[in-house]
Amino acid sequence: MEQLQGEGRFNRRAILVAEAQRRILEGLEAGKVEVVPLAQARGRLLGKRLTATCDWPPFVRSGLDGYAVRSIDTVGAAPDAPVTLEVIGHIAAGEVANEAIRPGTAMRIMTGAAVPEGADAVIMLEQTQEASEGEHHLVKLKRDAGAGQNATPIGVEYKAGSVVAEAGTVLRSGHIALLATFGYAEVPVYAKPKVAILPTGLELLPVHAPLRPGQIRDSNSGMLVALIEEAGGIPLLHPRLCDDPQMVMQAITEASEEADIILTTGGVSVGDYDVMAAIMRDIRARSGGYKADEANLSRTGQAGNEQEPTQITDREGNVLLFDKVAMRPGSPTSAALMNGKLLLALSGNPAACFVGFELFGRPAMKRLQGTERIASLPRQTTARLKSGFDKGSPHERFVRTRLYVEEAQQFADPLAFNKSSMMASLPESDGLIRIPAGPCGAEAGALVDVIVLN
Ligand SMILES: Nc1nc2c(c(=O)[nH]1)N[C@H]1C(S)=C(S)[C@@H](COP(=O)(O)OP(=O)(O)OC[C@H]3O[C@@H](n4cnc5c(N)ncnc54)[C@H](O)[C@@H]3O)O[C@H]1N2
Ligand code: MOO
Ligand SMILES: [Mg+2]
Repeated sequence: MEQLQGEGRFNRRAILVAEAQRRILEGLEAGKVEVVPLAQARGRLLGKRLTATCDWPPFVRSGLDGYAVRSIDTVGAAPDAPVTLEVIGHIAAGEVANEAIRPGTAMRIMTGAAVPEGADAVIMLEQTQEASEGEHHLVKLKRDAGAGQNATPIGVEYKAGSVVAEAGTVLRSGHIALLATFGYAEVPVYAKPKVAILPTGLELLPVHAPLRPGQIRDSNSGMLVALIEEAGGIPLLHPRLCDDPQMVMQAITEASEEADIILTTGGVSVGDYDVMAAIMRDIRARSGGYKADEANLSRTGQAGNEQEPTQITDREGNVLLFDKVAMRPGSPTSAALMNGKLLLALSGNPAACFVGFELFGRPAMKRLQGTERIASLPRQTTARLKSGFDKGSPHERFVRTRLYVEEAQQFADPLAFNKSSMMASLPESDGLIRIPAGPCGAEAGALVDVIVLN
């Protein structure tokens, strides 16, 4: 096997996580919008602002089963001094009265029915008693009613034309109810991003294969399929690639014809067969390397001792966004734009692959589904560290943790098996504690930022 690493193997400069996220999100625009039946819209991101197609409620609506009355006719009604009105009609939900309430009259009305003209209140059945006088139906009211009582006015919830949901909103069950109400049988939503997964590494066996000496089953691919589906995307899984840069480049090019994002796993570090590192280095070499931005460090002005080289564009228009990030796990994570598509080269180490997806892959998928750039970033909370994490690091560290609440305080309890190469903590992870770069980690009881995982 030809060794891939030559000049420049170690010459990679870490940028801060926030800058790496900025570069990815700056490189992406919201994707295509498609129309789906309302029944399939839950969980999708709305493709355009939708407004109320009428006032809601569209008629004065009875809040309960009772009698529609003129409140003025009920003044003084009490159990020992009932007011008697003539019942001149009966209105079920879905019906409309064919006459108005006149002084001294009432109509029996059901919950959700349109309150007739002339009435301004509804008295519940329990506070009334039926009576009759000859041919006449009467009702005795044992309570008075204030104007507007149990009669919901037209348009209290929505005026026609007012906003029901903005573009980019994640449609929840409540939105489905509103959109049904306003007659949106079909809903414009952002297309699900298609995300190609290209695993690299000759040591990888398919999941069904028996283990062979020195080899392992490909676990990153299945994990990424699950993460992509969870993030609302369509995973396009490619068979395992060998460490040949031409073949991997060809696979990336082919994948980019269909996919919106290409994820590779493995081969991003400094090893002899690290094919993605070689591909990224190629873009860098073709564009004259870092020299161009030597004079232009840290455009972001962020604190931190990492240098912030600007992104690099080669002659084919491929943009190397970064080839190292000041983070652990996953520092060799790299990203480029190829034909306008995001190529995110995730580490092969399972936990680094997971963290890289959460920090960069999921935000990119959100952005493609119409989420604003800032809102596409991972959701953060704060928590008290349950136990100390005393390992310092030159890079910010993302520690897999359980989150729980005790006496109104949220705690983060770091999980065992937190190394980049380890998987045992992944299923239990509720969040990623952000331990700032520094010599001594963080002490028990310290307030820490935590990225919340889905
Ligand atoms: N001399 C150095 N060695 C390493 C460095 C370094 O700076 N200097 N960085 C380390 C760090 S940090 C990381 S993270 C890893 C990155 O590794 P790669 O992205 O190059 O991944 P591979 O070399 O292909 O594999 C690493 C590891 O992960 C396993 N792997 C790969 N793909 C899969 C998969 N699809 N499913 C499950 N497991 C997978 C692979 O077998 C290896 O065990 O590099 C460090 N080294
Ligand atoms: O950056 Mo790596 O994932 O620590 O082993
Ligand atoms: Mg490697």
